Amino acid sequence: MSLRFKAISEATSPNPDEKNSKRQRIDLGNGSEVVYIPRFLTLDESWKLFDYLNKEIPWTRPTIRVFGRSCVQPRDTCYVASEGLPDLVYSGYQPHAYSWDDFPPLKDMLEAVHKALPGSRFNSLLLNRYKGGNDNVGWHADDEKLYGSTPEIASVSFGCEREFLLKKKPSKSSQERKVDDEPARKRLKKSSNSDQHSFTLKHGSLLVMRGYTQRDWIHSVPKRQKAEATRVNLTFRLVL
Ligand SMILES: O=C(O)CCC(=O)C(=O)O
Ligand SMILES: [Fe+2]
Repeated sequence: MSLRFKAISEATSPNPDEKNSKRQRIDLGNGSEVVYIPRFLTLDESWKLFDYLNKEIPWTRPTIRVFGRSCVQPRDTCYVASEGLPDLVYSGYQPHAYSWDDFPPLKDMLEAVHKALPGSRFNSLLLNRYKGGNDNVGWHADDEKLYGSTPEIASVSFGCEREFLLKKKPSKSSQERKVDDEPARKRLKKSSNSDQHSFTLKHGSLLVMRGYTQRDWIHSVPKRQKAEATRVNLTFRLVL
């Protein structure tokens, strides 16, 4: 299967104003930022990719360990990585690393993402499939040591739109404040809107997390009963 991408390129777009007009850059403060490009891929290429990924990827639903308890991960997963990299282990689970050569359309996607984000470099890809509104990913940061201290993570979404939430980690000082006797409701009021962000990740969109986002923020894709259709998400990462 061969797929050609007309993905947006900051560097080479003949009409950067028009093509990038919907590119949003959100400064999260303290060296963290998110970039969201709602129409990174055309609808047509996005549906072709969705069908390919849904059918051809060897999806598995592993048992993982969360807070010391074993549970079935609430979404399907697969992992692709360049040869010779250290193994990825998360939540006590070590996914098998497939080769990029096994999935030529994913190589094309990697190229399109590199082109859209000049200066970026990715050599691994974690794939997730959410088969309905019960499938989700809980609050976490992708802060595994093998990604280094300021990982850039590029996330491409296909199929059912789902909400992606970002929430600031409580700082040391605010954790200390919890011991005082101030009512919880009052404390909640104090936290400003800029400590939380929400994106509806569209079919064919690209979202990038950069800088200290994994150190200072957590993210999730919560359950949504009404989201019945399947969603596939690709997160490109650089293993150092
Ligand atoms: O599905 C998504 O949009 C996010 C997935 C994610 O956070 C992860 O794989 O670490
Ligand atoms: Fe993540």
